[in-house]
Amino acid sequence: MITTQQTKDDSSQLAIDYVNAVYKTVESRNPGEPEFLQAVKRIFTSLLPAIAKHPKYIKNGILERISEPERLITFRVPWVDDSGKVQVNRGFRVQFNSSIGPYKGGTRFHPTVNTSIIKFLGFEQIFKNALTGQPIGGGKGGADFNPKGKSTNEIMRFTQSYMTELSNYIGPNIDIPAGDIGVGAREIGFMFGQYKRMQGGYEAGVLTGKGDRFGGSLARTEATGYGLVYFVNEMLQDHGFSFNGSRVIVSGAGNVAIYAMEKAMQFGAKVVACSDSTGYIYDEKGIDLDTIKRLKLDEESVISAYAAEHPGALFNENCGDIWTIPCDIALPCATQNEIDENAAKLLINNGVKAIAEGANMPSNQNAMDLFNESHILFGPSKAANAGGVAVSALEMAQNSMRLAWSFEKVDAKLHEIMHNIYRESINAAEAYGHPGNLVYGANIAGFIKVGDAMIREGVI
Ligand SMILES: NC(=O)C1=CN([C@@H]2O[C@H](COP(=O)(O)OP(=O)(O)OC[C@H]3O[C@@H](n4cnc5c(N)ncnc54)[C@H](O)[C@@H]3O)[C@@H](O)[C@H]2O)C=CC1
Ligand SMILES: O=C(O)CCC(=O)C(=O)O
Repeated sequence: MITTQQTKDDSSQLAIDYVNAVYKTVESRNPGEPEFLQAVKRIFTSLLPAIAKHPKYIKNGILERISEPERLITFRVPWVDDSGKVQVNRGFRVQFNSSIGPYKGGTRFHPTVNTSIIKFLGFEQIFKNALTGQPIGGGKGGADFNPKGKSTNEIMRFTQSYMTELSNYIGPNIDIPAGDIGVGAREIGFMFGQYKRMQGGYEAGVLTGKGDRFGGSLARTEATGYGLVYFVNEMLQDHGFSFNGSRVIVSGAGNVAIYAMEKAMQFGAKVVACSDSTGYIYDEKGIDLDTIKRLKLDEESVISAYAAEHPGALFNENCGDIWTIPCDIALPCATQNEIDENAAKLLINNGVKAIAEGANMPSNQNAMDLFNESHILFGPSKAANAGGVAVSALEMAQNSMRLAWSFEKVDAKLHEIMHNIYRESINAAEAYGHPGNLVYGANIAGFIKVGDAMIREGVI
């Protein structure tokens, strides 16, 4: 049951009844999908003020439609491992909402991938993409394939098989996948090559995150992490704080985490800890990012190797304990639900000032409630990590024009987009009765763009 602490007038009671009824249907229609239901509940709850103010969303069945994917594709991905044995994985693509543009969203290769994970990510992507101000709808895909320990040839064969089936459903004006956990420039390159081979020609606009030699945008690799720090900088400046001289903790050591650390350091912060799925490292002198980049980007090594090279740095094999370390700013950049109630309490008790989500939905609901009650500055993922998809849309624009912009030009546009997302979210939070609450603000600002487009496009 979705509840609100606001005083209830007739329109807010109508909104509560509507949201509860739709949520009940979503729950019964999607059993065994906890992450998807978590994302829907969170977004529906924060949309109550907008639904109360604009009953058109009730009449037009917007919540019923927006929570049901336009299309969900699952498929067999057979491939041959290095020993000659045939392996089979399950591939997914959810084409969630195309009301403001073609489906757009990343691809995750991880053993935990299932329908619930893909749908939660695709659902979030609808609102995130709308917030960027660019014409992109929401989608997401992936497979329950574990890239860890696989050879490059195995990864290529798996990725080619994945694209062989996926190619039936995507295209530069239909659905444009990109990377996510376990899918970086190498995997996007293999996908791109296989798509080209199957379509009989070069089609730059079908994927983003490509190498810069074949249609990729400069600064896409850095975009999610840099964008996160640009967003946090806006939050901090609004409240008289800054990165300069602050202590920062970043979970993860992948694409998002590495470039979040890089930009935070450029802004004068000291990053004292980061992690991977095997544990975390704590270096009171400040993390040496060159070592992390070499270990994670070049050598595919585990994070404990950092401590072996840096006397004075500590390694702890429980990655979740990273939040025990006192910090001013926490940037969870690993995976969903990595901050629970206990981690949130530790962060608050240790004096954290700001938390912003580089990963998708890394804080669970109890953690978010605690941050809210404690008035900690909180940047929710769909606003704070939108820089990656925003630069993907800039890559699509460059591909359409057959142009390649400089790093500085793309980075400046990213900076401006993150500023706009922050302002739009803050303004919506204020306008809908939750001043300063970026969860309400981001969800409402994204929803209104998509909901209004859905109304204008008719009942489809
Ligand atoms: N790559 C992108 O452009 C975007 C990624 N995201 C989100 O950011 C998060 C990270 O994605 P990427 O950096 O792209 O993936 P990645 O595969 O490059 O890196 C993920 C990192 O997290 C670590 N990790 C996984 N589970 C962990 C755990 N429980 N505790 C600590 N570390 C753990 C892995 O070892 C790895 O270092 C995901 O939630 C993803 O959905 C969001 C927006 C865009
Ligand atoms: O660049 C993209 O299309 C996808 C980025 C992504 O997967 C995300 O924002 O979570």
